Amino acid sequence: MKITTTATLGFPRMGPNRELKFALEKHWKGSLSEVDLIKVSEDVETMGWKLQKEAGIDLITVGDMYLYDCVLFWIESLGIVPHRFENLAAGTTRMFSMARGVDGAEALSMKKWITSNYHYMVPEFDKSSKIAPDFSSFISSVERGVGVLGAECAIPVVLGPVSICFFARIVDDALTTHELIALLIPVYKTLLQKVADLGVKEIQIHEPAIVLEEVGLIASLKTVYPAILPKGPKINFVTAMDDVGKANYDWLISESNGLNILSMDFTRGNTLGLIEKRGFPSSKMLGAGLVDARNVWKVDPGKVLPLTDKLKSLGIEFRVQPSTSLQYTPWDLDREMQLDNHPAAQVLSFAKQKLDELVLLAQAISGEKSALDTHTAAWTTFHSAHTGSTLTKERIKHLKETDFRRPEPYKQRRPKQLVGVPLLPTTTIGSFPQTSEIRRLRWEWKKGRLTNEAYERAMDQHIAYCIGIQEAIGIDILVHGEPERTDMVEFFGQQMEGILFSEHGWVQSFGSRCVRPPIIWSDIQRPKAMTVREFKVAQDLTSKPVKGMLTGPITILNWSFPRVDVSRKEQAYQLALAIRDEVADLESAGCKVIQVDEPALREGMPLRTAQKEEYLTWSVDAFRLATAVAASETQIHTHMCYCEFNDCMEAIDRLDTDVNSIENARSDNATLEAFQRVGYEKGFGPGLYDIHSPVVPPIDIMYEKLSSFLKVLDVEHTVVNPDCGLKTRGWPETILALKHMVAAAHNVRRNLGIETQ
Ligand code: MET
Ligand SMILES: [Zn+2]
Repeated sequence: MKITTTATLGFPRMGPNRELKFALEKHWKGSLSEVDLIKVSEDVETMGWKLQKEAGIDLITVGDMYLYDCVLFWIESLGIVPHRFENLAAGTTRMFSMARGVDGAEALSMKKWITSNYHYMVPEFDKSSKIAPDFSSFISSVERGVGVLGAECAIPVVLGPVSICFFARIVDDALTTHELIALLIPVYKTLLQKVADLGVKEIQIHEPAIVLEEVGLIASLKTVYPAILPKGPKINFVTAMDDVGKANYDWLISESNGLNILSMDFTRGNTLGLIEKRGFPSSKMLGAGLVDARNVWKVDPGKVLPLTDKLKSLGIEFRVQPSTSLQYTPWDLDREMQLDNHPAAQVLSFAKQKLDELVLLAQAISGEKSALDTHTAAWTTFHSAHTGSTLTKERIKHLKETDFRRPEPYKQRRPKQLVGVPLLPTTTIGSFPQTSEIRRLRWEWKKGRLTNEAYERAMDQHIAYCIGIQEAIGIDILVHGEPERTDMVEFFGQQMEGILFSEHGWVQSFGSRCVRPPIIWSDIQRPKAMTVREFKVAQDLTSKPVKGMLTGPITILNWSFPRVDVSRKEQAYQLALAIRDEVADLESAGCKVIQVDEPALREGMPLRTAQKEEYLTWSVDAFRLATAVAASETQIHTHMCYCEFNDCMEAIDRLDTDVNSIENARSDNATLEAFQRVGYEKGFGPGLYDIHSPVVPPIDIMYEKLSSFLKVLDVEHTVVNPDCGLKTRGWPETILALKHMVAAAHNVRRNLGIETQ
């Protein structure tokens, strides 16, 4: 019997030991040549191919080993270069310059990839931009893949033109989307023909934007696709992260669009519903994204087999795939020896294991009924062995409406807060530079080479240093600097029960940055205070208010691998109770201002309107549950960054924070104006400068920027801060930038007569 075909849509790019990350960072420092960097990336790519081949995957992607980011790679290959980078020669150096910025030229904007914590670079098209393609790097990487895997197995991946258009930021009305499409059509036609000429049997065109509900999307698809498809290879049109919605689905299944395989996500949204209602043509094949590529749990046969039975009963020809690229999962579970005796270990699966699952699933579908028996057994044992926390469940059951509400509304509580702190107070977002010394200390402590006491003493010195620097610069609301935190989610997760950690489970966040998402596996409990000691150390050193720093429940949830046996809402509430207890403990320790960061609130938002509302309701409620315990006198801040705010502003307002510090430095004041339009009347701290760039803006630029904020915002409600935490920066530029920020605030205050000397 023919076994159902298996295919992948991409594999983790950083390598089992983050080889690419370290090579990139060396290259940027100048100690690794471009040739050697590419050698590292090719070695990692070959490792991934080998694993896929050995697991028995039939169709494996090639041409998708991007050094920094997929969209950035295509920006560079298409030669879409904004004016400020015009003088740079095409190639890897220009690509990195656009991603990271160079002196005098700000980096391209960065955005979170559809509903995930991966960030892509935003294509920018201004009046001097054109399309100046050079596909040689892409073509040679496809050739390499074909050489290693063979033309039967190697499937090139191309990022589709419609997504390029819909991701692009068009500056100064340089052209319309329609005109950009018209420019891209001949370029893509040539590109796809070149790929076809390599003799591959299939091409994957990834059009991630198709799951977005954007006006004009279908019209663009209809214009583009008939005009670009080559003769020869089959075309696999790949979407992910949600279902594609009715209208896009109808276009996808139309007989005349030239697409042969439609790859869709069956782990999010309701793809099956669309198929059942609207049919699936016998002329096309379905690429069924059945294995969740965004979570670390094993396939549950009890859930997936009924689905594949349904597809079979509908007479649909399908193949088995992950729901999207496996880049969102860590490389290999087998390396996590420390988890060997953990009850959850038997139901976990990372990228390498998911390859085996694809093959087992294909076998089960093809009639080998017992192929997934060990999976069924593992889930049964796991469920019967773990019961969770009765205490947490009880607390959630007894929540009251008042638990979600501050004692007084903003207007009444605001005057009671931070009395004596000047107008336009200056502050930072929390973290200060994480030097190699800090990382070494944490490492030595983790390895047991440093006692708890010695470690705490060393951390306290760093806290003292941060306080001293902020006092010297004249910042008004201080922070302790977060030296003890590797990562804003991991730090909290490690102190909660119900969350487990991998040792090597890194996934790429952006560029060379990787995160190790916690794995929520059981009910959450906070056995003891998590941040109070460091807060006290800091507050004891200064008479200025020190801001308590917490990560919010939604961000912890969205940046973790969540459980699949209870709802996300339930998990968010459980996390909220843990943070609520921390807010109460900080307050009892004398903390007057507490920031609860929610940078991931927006990215967890589903794409379809009906589900959006539901998500925003419970996520905002979870945040309120975490913070509403604070007295009126305690000022609650939040911080959000690198996301669209436009479509969730009412929800942000409903968070009911006293100050919202948002990233704003890389965009114009459109975000502020939008907040103004919805009548946002609470405290606001728009980022005054971009912390991702090593370039320090001079005082007058910051002055101008702050003054421009005040054209839209009230002085009484405005807070002055950078656009995100400073942990990725070095000390010299941090000090200089903060000095400029404080000077700019003084100048504006003087100008307004708030301050006299
Ligand atoms: C990604 S948001 C970061 C917020 C955190 N408090 C920090 O300063 O690093
Ligand atoms: Zn941030």
